[in-house]
Amino acid sequence: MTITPTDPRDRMIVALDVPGVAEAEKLVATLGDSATFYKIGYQLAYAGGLPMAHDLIRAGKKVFIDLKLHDIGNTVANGVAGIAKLGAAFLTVHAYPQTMKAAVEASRGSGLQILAVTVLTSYNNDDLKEAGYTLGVADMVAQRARQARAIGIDGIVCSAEESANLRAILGRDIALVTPGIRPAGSAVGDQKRVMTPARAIAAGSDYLVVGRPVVAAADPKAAAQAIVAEIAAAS
Ligand SMILES: O=C(O)c1cc(=O)[nH]c(=O)n1[C@@H]1O[C@H](COP(=O)(O)O)[C@@H](O)[C@H]1O
Repeated sequence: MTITPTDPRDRMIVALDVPGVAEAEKLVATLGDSATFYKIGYQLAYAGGLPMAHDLIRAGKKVFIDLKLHDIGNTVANGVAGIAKLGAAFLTVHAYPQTMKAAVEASRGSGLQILAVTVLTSYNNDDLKEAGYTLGVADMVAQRARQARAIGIDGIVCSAEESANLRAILGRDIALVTPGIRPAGSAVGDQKRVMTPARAIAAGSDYLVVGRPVVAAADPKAAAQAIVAEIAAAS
C-alpha cells in the first residue's frame, strides 16, 4: 500500500505560522488553489485559530493540527479525543512510547491520523547531547520510528535527511512528513537539518511541511507554485 498523494499539490503542507486568524485567512485567500493542505501550529492555535480547521475543511482543504502533544497518557488521550472532533487529517505528538500509545488508542475510528515527531529538525547531534541523550540524530530517529511503527502510528515527522533510511526501515505504509524544507537559496533560519523540495521527494518524503519559504515570501503564491512544480518534477 502506498499513501503518497498523487497530486503534487497535496504533498505540500503550508504552515499557517502567522499571528492570528485574520492573517491566516488572508494567506489562504492569497494562495487560492496553489495550496490544498494547511498546518495549524502553536502560533495560530494559541491565537484562537483551532476553529479555523472547520472553515478550511469546508473549503475543501486538508488540515494538520500540530500541537506536538506530550503528557501523561490520560491527558494525551483526552486531548486527542477533543482534537479528533475538529475533522483534521493529522495531529502531532512527540515520539515517546507512552504518549504515542495513548494517542493511537484515543484516535482509533475517528479518522484522525497521528504523526510522531522523532527529533526536531532544529536539532543536531550536539543539541541532543546537550539535552542529555546519548544517541545521535540518525540513531534516535530510527529507534523512535521503529517504536512508532510497533505502536501503530500513522506517520513520522523527521527531517528529509532521514527519509531514505526510514523508508528502508519502515516500508511504504507509514507517511514520512518532513519539515525543514528550504528551496535553493532560501534562508535556513533556526533549522539545522534541511533539504530542498526536490531532494526531499527523491529521498522518499510523502509530505513536505513549508513555513517561512512561503509565508514570509514577497509573493507567497508564486513561492508555493514553485515548490509544487519542484515536487512534480521530482515525483
Ligand atoms: O511538527 C512539525 O511540523 C515540525 C517538526 C519539526 O521537527 N520541525 C519543524 O520545523 N516543524 C514545524 O514545521 C514548520 C517549519 O517552518 P519553516 O522552518 O518556517 O519552514 C514549523 O511550523 C515547525 O513548527
